[in-house]
Amino acid sequence: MNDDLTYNSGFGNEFATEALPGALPVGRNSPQRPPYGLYAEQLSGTAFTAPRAHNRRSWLYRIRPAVMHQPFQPMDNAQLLSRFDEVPTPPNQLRWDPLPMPDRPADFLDGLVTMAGNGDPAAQSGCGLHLYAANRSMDGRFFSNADGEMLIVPQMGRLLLATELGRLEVEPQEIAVIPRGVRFRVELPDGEARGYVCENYGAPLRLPDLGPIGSNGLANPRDFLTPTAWYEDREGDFTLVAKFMGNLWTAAIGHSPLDVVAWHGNCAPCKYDLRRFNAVGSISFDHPDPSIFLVLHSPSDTPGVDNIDFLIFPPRWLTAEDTFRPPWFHRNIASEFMGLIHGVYDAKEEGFLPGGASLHNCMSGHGPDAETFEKASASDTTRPHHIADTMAFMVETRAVIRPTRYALEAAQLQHEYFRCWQGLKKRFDPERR
Ligand SMILES: O=C(O)Cc1cc(O)ccc1O
Ligand SMILES: [Fe+2]
Repeated sequence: MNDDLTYNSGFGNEFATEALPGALPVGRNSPQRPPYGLYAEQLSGTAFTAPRAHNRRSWLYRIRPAVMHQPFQPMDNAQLLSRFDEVPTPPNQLRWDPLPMPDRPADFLDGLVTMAGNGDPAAQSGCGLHLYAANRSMDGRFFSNADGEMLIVPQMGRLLLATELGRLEVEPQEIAVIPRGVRFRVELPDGEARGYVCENYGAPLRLPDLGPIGSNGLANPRDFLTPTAWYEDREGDFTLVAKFMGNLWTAAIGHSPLDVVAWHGNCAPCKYDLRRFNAVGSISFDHPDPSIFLVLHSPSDTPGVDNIDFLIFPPRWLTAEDTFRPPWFHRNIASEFMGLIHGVYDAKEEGFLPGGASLHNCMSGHGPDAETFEKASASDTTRPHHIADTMAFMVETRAVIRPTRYALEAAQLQHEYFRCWQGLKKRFDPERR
């Protein structure tokens, strides 16, 4: 924990924070002359006219407005993609080992590779699913993403996210969400880092309604932390990298864009410790649908059908009696990209490694591997069982998740994955009920 960092608690709150006393104008957003000679600038994350409950915007009071930089020029996209029609999407169950750490110096941006995705930033729908592996801090360059909000899921090593709206530190088993367009730099306090990024082209992630669960539970709003204002007043030959319409662009900038001295509003980065998730499940029988593990979701224009669901499988008690307790065999309309942050996942005791990934697409059959099935079919379900020391996540989407050519040709693709189900025995016996 970095003790210099301070946060406010709450999800999507209207925060007000200043790094210098009195830097926030009082009673109006855009006075003729803001305090300390700062420029006022509005950052809108939703349509101006979005319903109040979903409206996101912040007012930034900064040393120089965001417009001050040289023109953007195209740069090499490397392995970062937003088009998913390079190769036909196979209906196979897919799984990957973790990517190796880079053998050359690579910062967070250099270390991003796109594994899969769907939709299109131009349509503000869908997502990009990336892995990152980095061994140095971003130095003299800053990144912002107009294509989507970035949900960052560290698996190894902490990240210090220095953003326009303040600094956040995230460690494995925590997540960070950086709103569309916010400029930031990623530093590596541990010298290296690896993890996952879900780039959400659609509506900003929000907490789900709880329905009959009531007013508490799952991810509780107060466990989300948003940084307090922090700024640097630095001049130099820096670069600003922008992701815009699927491509990377670079521009020279003569100062650090992390120069927001005060801000107020509800369009801001946040972090959340997944270990705070209040898991709810069956205390009678049957394995509930995984929607019970929903942390955040990005709704689509169809009520109840999300662009993205971000779910986790945290430590928990299994108590359901006379029940096959692991995930059942299933085929869904939705598509499922999973990662493992820590420990072992209960449906796959082998082969799904921390830092690895799996993809089970629309209507692709999947479920526990043969070994897990045997064990769970024979286990004593009159006693509760504690699943400890684990943290897996799933990005579930309404549209098919299309792996990139890179992902399908990667040495880490497990060509033998399908074998984990081939040992499922024929158990049918019409003579025995
Ligand atoms: O496929 C998986 O392992 C994820 C999953 C878990 C679960 O408990 C129920 C359904 C589901 O897709
Ligand atoms: Fe599944």
